Amino acid sequence: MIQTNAVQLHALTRAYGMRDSRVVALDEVTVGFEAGSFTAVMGPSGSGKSTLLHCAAGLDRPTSGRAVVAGTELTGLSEKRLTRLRRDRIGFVFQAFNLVSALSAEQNVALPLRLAGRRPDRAAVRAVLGEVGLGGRERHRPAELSGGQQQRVAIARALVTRPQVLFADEPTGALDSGSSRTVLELLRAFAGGGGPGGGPGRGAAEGGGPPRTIVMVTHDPVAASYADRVLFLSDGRIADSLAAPTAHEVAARLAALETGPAVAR
Ligand SMILES: Nc1ncnc2c1ncn2[C@@H]1O[C@H](COP(=O)(O)OP(=O)(O)OP(=O)(O)O)[C@@H](O)[C@H]1O
Repeated sequence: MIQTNAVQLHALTRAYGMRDSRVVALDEVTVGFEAGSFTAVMGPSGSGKSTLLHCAAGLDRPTSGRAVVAGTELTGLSEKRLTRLRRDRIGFVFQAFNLVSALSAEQNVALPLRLAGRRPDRAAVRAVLGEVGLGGRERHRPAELSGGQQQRVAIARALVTRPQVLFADEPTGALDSGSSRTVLELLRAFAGGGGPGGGPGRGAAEGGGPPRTIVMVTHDPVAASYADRVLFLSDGRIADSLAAPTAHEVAARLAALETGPAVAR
């Protein structure tokens, strides 16, 4: 049902290039992401994962179709309104952390509030850093932190505005397995009604409001197993989905997609 979905894509299509060089990266994808859910998006290289994430998050505009995020239709929004929506309602976590190297952890986390013209509440910023296990590291700069710690700063920065939806693009792609586990557990705790071991209202952004929803692109079946559901893309379309995934099942479905068409399975 549309009203329970934090993100709803309707026949979303994104094509690049013209005529002979035209590539349909996303081909009429219709899918909903339920409020409070944690979904992993997987698929072979070039299947359209990043394109889906970028169009759903308002970082890219679809060629046709519609994306509705946190009750707001993105299609037709001006750049200004899109920027405001991204800033106020959406959080982002990227593989490369994207922290500002000259700023401390605390200053990085406060940045979205400053950009929104709000005066950061120091105690609140420190509380979010504490939630991601970085209490005592507030004054460290990114270069003085490990990769896993930097990604936790990036998660704190994404959560400080209490977004309804968090989009994560390969958040553990640059991390070792131990740091990945910590980051994935944080994400799962953030999602309202997350997967096994997770739970509603336990995340850094605790404090009421609508359930928090995560859409995460990953290549890693272990990372995907932290989600409630895995969507598999192939050639720009949703080819498969798996609820309550295990890493083993995810790897098997992915291998089937990478080796041949769905009918061959
Ligand atoms: N800016 C662009 N111009 C032209 N083609 C593009 C552009 N961005 C993506 N594509 C094409 O769209 C298709 C989907 O790309 P996308 O990056 O969404 O795939 P992906 O599943 O995220 O891949 P990967 O796992 O390798 O990151 C690919 O065929 C890609 O070459």
